[in-house]
Amino acid sequence: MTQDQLPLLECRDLVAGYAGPVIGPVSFSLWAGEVVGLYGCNGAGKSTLLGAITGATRIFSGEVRRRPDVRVAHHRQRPVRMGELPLSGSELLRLTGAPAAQAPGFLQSLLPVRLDRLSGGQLQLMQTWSCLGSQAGLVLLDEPTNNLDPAAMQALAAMLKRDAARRAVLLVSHEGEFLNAACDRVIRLTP
Ligand SMILES: Nc1ncnc2c1ncn2[C@@H]1O[C@H](COP(=O)(O)OP(=O)(O)OP(=O)(O)O)[C@@H](O)[C@H]1O
Repeated sequence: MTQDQLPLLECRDLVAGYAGPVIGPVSFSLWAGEVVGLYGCNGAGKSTLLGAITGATRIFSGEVRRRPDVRVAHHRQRPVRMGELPLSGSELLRLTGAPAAQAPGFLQSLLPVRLDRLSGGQLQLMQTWSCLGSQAGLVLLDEPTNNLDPAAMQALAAMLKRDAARRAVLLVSHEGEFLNAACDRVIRLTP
């Protein structure tokens, strides 16, 4: 079997958490080209699941298998606000390898601006593009719809479609309508 015939990510009977289990058992696979939503109430364990995929939360049983050649980009729910670091949008994109020239139009005028001077929604979209535009084959987005107005939500949906065939995206959101419209399928997590 070649690498291309394997899923980018497979979670099998995964039970994960902190001092004790918080989620699971959960089983699913992600294939290249897919955008998969992760939906559930506050505290259901969506961020914990993303953490288990990146190794940040503890796995009690079951397994997470990432295809060995696949790089992961993880946009966390509470990303570090780089206030003291005078980094511009272009510099952030250079760091993650996301091409500034291909950044969506609405981000172009914001590229020279320091990240800590962007609005909440502008920063959210810049950071989301820094993941989606990078070479990562597996992109984990924790609530990228936070702070976005309807036009920005549309922009996010367009970003997810761009170059979609080369990667898989696992996207947490409380916006059920957005998930249904923008995702190939939605995994529902219950506490
Ligand atoms: N660092 C931590 N240590 C211990 N328990 C934690 C930690 N982070 C989260 N939890 C607990 O794990 C459970 C799941 O939290 P998690 O953040 O994964 O939920 P979520 O589905 O992402 O919620 P939300 O929609 O509110 O962001 C909660 O009960 C929470 O209190």
